[in-house]
Amino acid sequence: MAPVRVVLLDIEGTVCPISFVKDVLFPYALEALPGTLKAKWDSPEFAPYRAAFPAEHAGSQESLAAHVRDLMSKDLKISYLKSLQGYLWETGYRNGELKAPLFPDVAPQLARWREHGGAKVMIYSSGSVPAQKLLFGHTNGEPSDILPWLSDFFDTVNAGPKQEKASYEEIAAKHQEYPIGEWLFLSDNVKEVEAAKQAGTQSYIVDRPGNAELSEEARKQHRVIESFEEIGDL
Ligand SMILES: CSCCC(=O)C(=O)COP(=O)(O)O
Ligand SMILES: [Mg+2]
Repeated sequence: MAPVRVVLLDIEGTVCPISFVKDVLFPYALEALPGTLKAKWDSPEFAPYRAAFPAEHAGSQESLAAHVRDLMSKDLKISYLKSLQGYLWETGYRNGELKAPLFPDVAPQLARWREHGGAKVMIYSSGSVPAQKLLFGHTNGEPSDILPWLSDFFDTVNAGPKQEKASYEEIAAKHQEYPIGEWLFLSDNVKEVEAAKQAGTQSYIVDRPGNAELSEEARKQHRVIESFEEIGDL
């Protein structure tokens, strides 16, 4: 097995519980939506978020809000929705209402990998890069801000969809100092793990409390870990 020089991490279901996203972040965004649309609709700050939506849904505050609610009820990972969610969460993270509950092994293991200088840690999530930075900048740990521990951030805009092999090739191509076989991608999603492996990375499934049940087939085909401690020093 090649050494691991980059650990590439999924977020939801891997570093924090799915319930934080579904039961805390999503309701926060839906609650903030109407007031934000009212306050920011014509502002230059909001213009890029609004312009990214399909024109048929961006004509009025009501139609945009209805479209957002519809997409979020289906948990669709569409780039323009994920960008807007990040914008809606910003106030909550900054005023302390939102704090990301990382699984207890996550920050200590990231710190260990950093101390040993063994592996860089990077993020690849369907959540937008700004939303990723808010999350890792406002965790429930000590220190709360672990952004300095992370070397790069990828989402569906700068890398592509997570279930496509080409996205992992694209990410690795941005750090050519690390051969793709020396990347380890960790995710709760079997299809993402399969795409990463097809691209040539190492990849394990992370099985956390609250995640979807894994099939016997997935357990046979892939290494499954329940904690980053199982990876040990790199
Ligand atoms: C970092 S934004 C919050 C999580 C989110 O919206 C999301 O879609 C996470 O998806 P992942 O690819 O990390 O499973
Ligand atoms: Mg995930």
